[in-house]
Amino acid sequence: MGAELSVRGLRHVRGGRVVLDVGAVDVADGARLCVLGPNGAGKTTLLRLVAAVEPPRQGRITIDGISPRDGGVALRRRVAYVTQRPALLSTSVLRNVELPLRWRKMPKGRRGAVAAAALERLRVAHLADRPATALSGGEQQRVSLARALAVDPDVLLLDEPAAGLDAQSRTAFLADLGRALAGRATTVVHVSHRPEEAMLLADQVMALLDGRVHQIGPPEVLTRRPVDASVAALVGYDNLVDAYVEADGAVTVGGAPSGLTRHGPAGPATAAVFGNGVRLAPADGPGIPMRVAQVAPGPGHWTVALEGAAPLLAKVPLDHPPPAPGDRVAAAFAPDLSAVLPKPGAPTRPDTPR
Ligand SMILES: Nc1ncnc2c1ncn2[C@@H]1O[C@H](COP(=O)(O)OP(=O)(O)OP(=O)(O)O)[C@@H](O)[C@H]1O
Repeated sequence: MGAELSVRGLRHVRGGRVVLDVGAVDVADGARLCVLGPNGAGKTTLLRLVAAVEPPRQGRITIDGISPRDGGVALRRRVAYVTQRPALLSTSVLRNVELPLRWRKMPKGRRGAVAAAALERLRVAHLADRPATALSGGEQQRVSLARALAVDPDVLLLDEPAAGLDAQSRTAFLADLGRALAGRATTVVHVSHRPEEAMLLADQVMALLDGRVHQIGPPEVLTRRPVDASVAALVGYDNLVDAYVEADGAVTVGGAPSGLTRHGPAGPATAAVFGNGVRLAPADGPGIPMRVAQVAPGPGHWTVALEGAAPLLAKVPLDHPPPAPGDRVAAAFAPDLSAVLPKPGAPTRPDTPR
């Protein structure tokens, strides 16, 4: 079972500063929302308010129409909160997972089996008898998640569940998390600063910056049509370049054609371009004149740093011959891997490049 989550007019102050100002957010029963934001955006604060760890200064949060304050223990027990740093007790791993089941009055005979199955799902069954606080950070994160899933919560709150894991362990952990959630109707709110994590687990992504929601929508919409430069940076665009929309719709960088066009009034804009959307051609071709500053192999691509009207980072597939430092090239942006964004205050409207 899941639950419907609703946030209205939420405003929270910390140290005399507004750290969260969220108008209206609804998470449907069984939906998965990822709150994507940089450090200090207010992600943990939002989870703490939803988990009723602290009450909001202003506004209302409800779970199936009931505020945590009115719903008391019964409502709070429908929510499991996995904090950023695993908060495990210094008893055995198995007892850590069994304890919340005991609080929920699960019969003793069943508790052990349910806890063991949860540990099994997260691939930490072999650690059941070990003291939980003597595990590695990654192991603790798995146990912490197993403990949350064991109670089969209606609402699961995950605060950077893969933080602190190396890239390989993170991928395996996220795959296990995805499998553990598959087939469950649990409503999930997951916070992260990693776009790849957000896009993997969520069916809706909310971009939170400085406590404010900049955009909310399906992962593909945020990735392909970020509403502003800060959302573009958040979802992983490698390049944010000062550009200009000419009267005929051509988007230029430093006066040179970028390969992008845009409907709407002329004026300054930002071109957001993924590294693999920066196409390099011989210097006498159309495009932005650039000089290759540095070339290094990366995962699946050559990372090419370019200097010119604006610094650019290009990702050239590893099976293509890379340019050499010092080479002169013309750079053009692939429309499907770019977005043209209005500058704040500029008379342009958000749109995708043609
Ligand atoms: N106890 C506190 N007193 C004063 N300000 C606080 C306190 N806790 C957090 N803040 C501030 O509230 C803002 C939001 O913090 P929060 O922890 O919610 O951000 P976050 O998005 O989860 O960040 P991170 O990704 O670093 O965990 C930050 O500016 C932070 O400095």
